[in-house]
Amino acid sequence: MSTLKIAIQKSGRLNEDSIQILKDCGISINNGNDQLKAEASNFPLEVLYLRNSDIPQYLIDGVVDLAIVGDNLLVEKGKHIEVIQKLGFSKCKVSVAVPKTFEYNSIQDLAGLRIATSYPNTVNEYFNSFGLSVDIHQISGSVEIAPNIGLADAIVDIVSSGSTLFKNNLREVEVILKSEAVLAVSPKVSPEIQKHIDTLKFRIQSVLRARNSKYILMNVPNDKIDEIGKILPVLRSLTVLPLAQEGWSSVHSVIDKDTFWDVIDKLKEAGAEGILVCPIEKMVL
Ligand SMILES: Nc1ncnc2c1ncn2[C@@H]1O[C@H](COP(=O)(O)OP(=O)(O)OP(=O)(O)O)[C@@H](O)[C@H]1O
Ligand SMILES: O=P(O)(O)OC[C@H]1O[C@H](OP(=O)(O)OP(=O)(O)O)[C@H](O)[C@@H]1O
Ligand SMILES: [Mg+2]
Repeated sequence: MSTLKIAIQKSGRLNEDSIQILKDCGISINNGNDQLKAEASNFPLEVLYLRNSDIPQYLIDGVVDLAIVGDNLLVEKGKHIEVIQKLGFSKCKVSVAVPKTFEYNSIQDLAGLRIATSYPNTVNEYFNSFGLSVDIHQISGSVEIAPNIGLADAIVDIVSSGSTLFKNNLREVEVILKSEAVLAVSPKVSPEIQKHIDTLKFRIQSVLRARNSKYILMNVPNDKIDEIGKILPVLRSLTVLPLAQEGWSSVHSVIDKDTFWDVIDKLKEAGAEGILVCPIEKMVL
């Protein structure tokens, strides 16, 4: 039987969340990440632990069928690789930053200057889109130090909280792109492998849906059920079960995890009592 080969980052920002999402899909991986290759015991899956920056080329070559990779790396090195699912973790930006003392008004101010970055193609393409050229200094890490040591006038690098920029007396002046971890597929997969990919993608989507949702249940006077129903966004229709106490029901639904506090206030105002909000393990549609 064919085995699906998936690449995940060996160590770094994506590693733990990548392993976690496979676990949440019910996949048990033998050997953890102590080895560079490991097999799943209950899914036709082989996990290859690789450098994030090498993953786009492995996908292009068909050495792996699937990968969890930072979307920014695909922009840099894998333009034509298909993304089949955004995964919602490792969210960051790729931004232009300059020293705080730099009098920056527009991108034109950087024309012809030295830009330090680990993402030369992204930088080139960005400046070209404004009809500008810059002098790119490619370095593989600690990019934020470059202006302080006289290596560059500005940088293009990953920004998340902004604290690395702040510590190095830099400020973000342009956001080139926004990125997160994605599930990306090789252009060379066979139909048999594609079936495994579809199965895994279905599981991942059920996990992500559950992560983004909460199960909510509450006691509601029967004459308020319609009003409560209008507040709750539902999958199909509300689940309503009679309570032992005459005139009351237990109402169940699923709500978005980011908006549940707003919804709860409205539910209380509308007469709901004893509201319980619970995590959801999986959500299969
Ligand atoms: N501070 C951050 N916050 C959120 N996401 C980040 C952050 N830094 C990097 N990322 C995302 O995680 C990916 C991996 O970053 P990380 O620093 O772990 O590895 P790397 O140095 O880019 O790659 P390699 O595995 O090749 O050494 C990046 O491509 C980006 O998508
Ligand atoms: O805006 P912040 O929250 O400060 O995050 C941004 C920093 O995070 C990443 O580096 P990382 O810590 O992964 O170190 P690395 O350079 O060794 O990859 C990135 O290269 C930035 O330097
Ligand atoms: Mg990094």
